[in-house]
Formats: sequence, C-alpha cells, structure tokens
Amino acid sequence: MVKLENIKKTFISELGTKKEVFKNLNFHVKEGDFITIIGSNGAGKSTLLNVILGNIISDSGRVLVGSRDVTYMEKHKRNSFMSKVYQNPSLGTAPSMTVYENLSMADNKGKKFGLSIGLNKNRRGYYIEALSQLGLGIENQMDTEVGLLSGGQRQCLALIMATLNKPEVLMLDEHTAALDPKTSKIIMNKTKEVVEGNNISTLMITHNLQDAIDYGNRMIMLHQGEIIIDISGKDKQELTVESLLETFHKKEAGFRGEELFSV
Ligand SMILES: Nc1ncnc2c1ncn2[C@@H]1O[C@H](COP(=O)(O)OP(=O)(O)OP(=O)(O)O)[C@@H](O)[C@H]1O
Repeated sequence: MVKLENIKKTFISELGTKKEVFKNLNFHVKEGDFITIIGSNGAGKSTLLNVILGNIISDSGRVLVGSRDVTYMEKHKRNSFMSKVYQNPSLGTAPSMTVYENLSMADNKGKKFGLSIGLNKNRRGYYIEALSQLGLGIENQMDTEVGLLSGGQRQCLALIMATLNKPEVLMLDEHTAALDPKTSKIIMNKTKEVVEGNNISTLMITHNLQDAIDYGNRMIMLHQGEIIIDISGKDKQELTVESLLETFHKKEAGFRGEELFSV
C-alpha cells in the first residue's frame, strides 16, 4: 500500500550544517495497517510522514502509494488520497469559517468544483450525526466559527474532516498530545473506530508508549533514522511499557530510554 524504498534525506541548515536523517530507509505499510510510531526527539518520525505527504522531498529513493509513484507528485494530487491531522488544533481547520463550512470544504476536497458550500446542504444531517457521536456538543455549534471552539473540539473536527472522504492513507502526528487525558481518550477511540471501520492505512506518531501499545496492529520504533523495532499482531498485544523499554535497552545498549518518553 505504502512503500518507501531506499530513502535518503539530509537537511542542510542556513549555516551549512548537515543533518543526515535517513541514510537508506526502507518501509512497507500494508493495506489497512494501523501503525503506531515511537522514538526519541529528532529520530525522524515527522520527516517520515512528511516524505510520504510530499511536504519533504527525499534526496533519493522512491515513495509508492498503491500503484502510484508519488515521489515527485504535486501535493494537491496527493491530498486527494492522503490526509493528516497535526498536533496543533489550529492547523487543519479554518478558524474564521463555521463548523459546517469546514466540513463542507473537507467533503469537497479533491472534487473538481472545489469549495462549494451550498452543494452540501443534503450532507448537513450526516455531519450532525457524525459529530454527535463524539459527545462533545459540536453538533450544536454547526454555525459557530471554528476559532471559537475548544482545542479538543477543534481537534475532533480536524479528525472528522481528515477522514470524511475515507483517504487511502491517514497520517496522525501526535494528534492528541495537546489535549487533556479525557478528550485525548475520546479522540483516540474515535480514531480507532474510523480507521479500523474503514480499513484506512494509518501512521500515528505518539510519545505516549501506552497508546502506542494499545492502538493499532503494528508498532515501529525509529532511532536515528532507522527502524529498530517493528512488532505486530500477538507480539504487539503482549507488550508492556516495561518490556518495550527493555527491548529498546537491548537494541541500544547504554541508551537510557526511560528518560526520553512520557507514559
Ligand atoms: N527543515 C529542516 N531543516 C533542518 N533540519 C531539520 C528539518 N526538519 C527536521 N530537521 C532535523 O531532522 C531531524 C529529524 O527531525 P524530525 O522532526 O523528523 O524528528 P522527530 O522524530 O519527529 O522528533 P520530535 O519527536 O522531536 O518531533 C532533527 O534533528 C531535526 O532537527
């Protein structure tokens, strides 16, 4: 479904300093995989997602999604089959537009007529139904500007918008990190329901090891641009935070994993 082949990426700062993030990364996401991604700061997690999304072009290597070679595909074309939800609730939604307008815009993504809010009057009931399942009261604020919603409500909306048209690939970059534990749980449960219910191939970055274990069918750990743990199925289900850290210690002797993660 998604294949990264021999990806190399080095960033060069304005001062000329080089940072090699990927030497030769190979990674295969199967259709319907829900993969949680963990790793210390600077391991390359966001860069991995951005290479797939086309926000960052690799120096060499190929990115395939289904039968398409998307390595140099324009972003707007990729956007018709890929979606992302960011950590910051202000990204991914338009603050000066209403909830209804935002949902209409997301619904029309990739369609030729672009932003045509009026065309989605028949979908208003569907949006209200989708929002009411969250139990956050957003369905009663359909005509409220999104900038006036709480961070949690906004993040829920961003998730609904990102999955409204059932993308082939969904990217979640610490999308619950800025939320309180209760709202985070609501969003995680909704994420699981939408992703598994629609068989959407999903990559979710998290610093919460328990979430990384609890959600998804597969988990990878990135370290200095390399996948050092790739675990799925029963082996993943049997993981505990302690056993995960222990495995990490074995892989990276002398590396004090506990200090790098919040649980
Ligand atoms: N545009 C850029 N220019 C220069 N260096 C960059 C750029 N983007 C990322 N880097 C560097 O590449 C490395 C990997 O960054 P990346 O954001 O992918 O890490 P990460 O695993 O997502 O980290 P975090 O958990 O802190 O978000 C870091 O050292 C980062 O400073």
